[in-house]
Amino acid sequence: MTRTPVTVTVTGAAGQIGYALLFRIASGQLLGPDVPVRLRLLEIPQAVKAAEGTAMELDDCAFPLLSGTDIFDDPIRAFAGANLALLVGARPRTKGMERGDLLEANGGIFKPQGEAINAGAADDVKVLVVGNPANTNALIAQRHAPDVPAERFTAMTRLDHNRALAQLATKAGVSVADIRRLTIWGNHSATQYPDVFHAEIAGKNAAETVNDQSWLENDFIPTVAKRGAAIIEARGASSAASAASAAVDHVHTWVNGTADGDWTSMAVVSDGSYGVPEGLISSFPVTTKDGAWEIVQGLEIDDFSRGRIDASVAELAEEREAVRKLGLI
Ligand SMILES: NC(=O)c1ccc[n+]([C@@H]2O[C@H](COP(=O)([O-])OP(=O)(O)OC[C@H]3O[C@@H](n4cnc5c(N)ncnc54)[C@H](O)[C@@H]3O)[C@@H](O)[C@H]2O)c1
Ligand SMILES: O=C(O)C[C@H](O)C(=O)O
Repeated sequence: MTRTPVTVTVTGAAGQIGYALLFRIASGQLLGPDVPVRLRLLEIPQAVKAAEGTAMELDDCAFPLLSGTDIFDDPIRAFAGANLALLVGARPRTKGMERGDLLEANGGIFKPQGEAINAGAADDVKVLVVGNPANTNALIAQRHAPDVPAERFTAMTRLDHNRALAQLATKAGVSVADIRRLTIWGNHSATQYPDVFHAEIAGKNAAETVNDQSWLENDFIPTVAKRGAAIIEARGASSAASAASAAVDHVHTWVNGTADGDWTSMAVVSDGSYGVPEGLISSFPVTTKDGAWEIVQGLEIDDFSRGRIDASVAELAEEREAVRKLGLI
């Protein structure tokens, strides 16, 4: 292997998502079968031993692409030289908790991590925030990394996107591979808006193909938006393998590009597109190419979609105000 390994820092490495994610990164599914990786894992001191156990298992897999694993309890050291930073570690929502409850607990984690990324990550660092409330945690980290271009901070709505693909495919009796141009708008929360009006099934408009407005409003949208809570209810713990899979998809698409004629959903810093206030980290339809993303422009937004996008964006604005009041940004 002659190529220089890509340094991937993963926080919350001893957690459930970490356990599902690290093996996929090390096996080459994140960046491709010819890209060696070096892992830098960040955990809180009490969980370092568990992370060491996971690192032992990574060794035992003998992954040809894994050039080493280091474990830290100090963000400055963990993010040194990071080309990719996957911010997973946070306190997960438990039964009955809303994301708003998590703002204060998790805000304190993302400020020092943003500062550490600013201090020592590689010049090309790309950041994905998975830990909830993901959009606002990404905003906090981004605001504490003034030397890193704001567009390098993203939050994960790919799990919502994948959930929407699966629900729509089942309803239409098609494969997920037949669906393109689906969009998740707004916050990774129950206010998110999964939009099928611009989506296509086998090249035809998805909403027209399904032709069932009642299903869209009363089944599809709430099922996708509340899927995280449904998983918690069923499993007694928040989604882990599907979240790890979506994180792999998010980074893989960001680095390797979207397919021609398709787009994906990523929460990225708003430039004011579609009336989303500048600076909020909101989910949009995005295309990616050469490691950069662009918000898809020019989509017509009808009143039905407008109301739902606005509601989710309003929640993001409230979260921003809340963390501002807490002095986190
Ligand atoms: N965006 C999404 O689609 C999505 C989906 C599923 C879960 N999540 C979120 O991902 C996060 C992780 O979920 P999980 O199931 O792996 O939780 P978990 O509790 O199993 O693991 C979290 C890990 O983070 C560690 N951690 C806590 N504070 C840390 C810090 N300051 N630095 C480094 N590590 C730290 C903990 O020690 C723990 O090992 C949660 O916030 C969860 O809500 C997001
Ligand atoms: O909903 C949650 O709190 C967990 C996670 O964000 C999910 O969407 O599964």
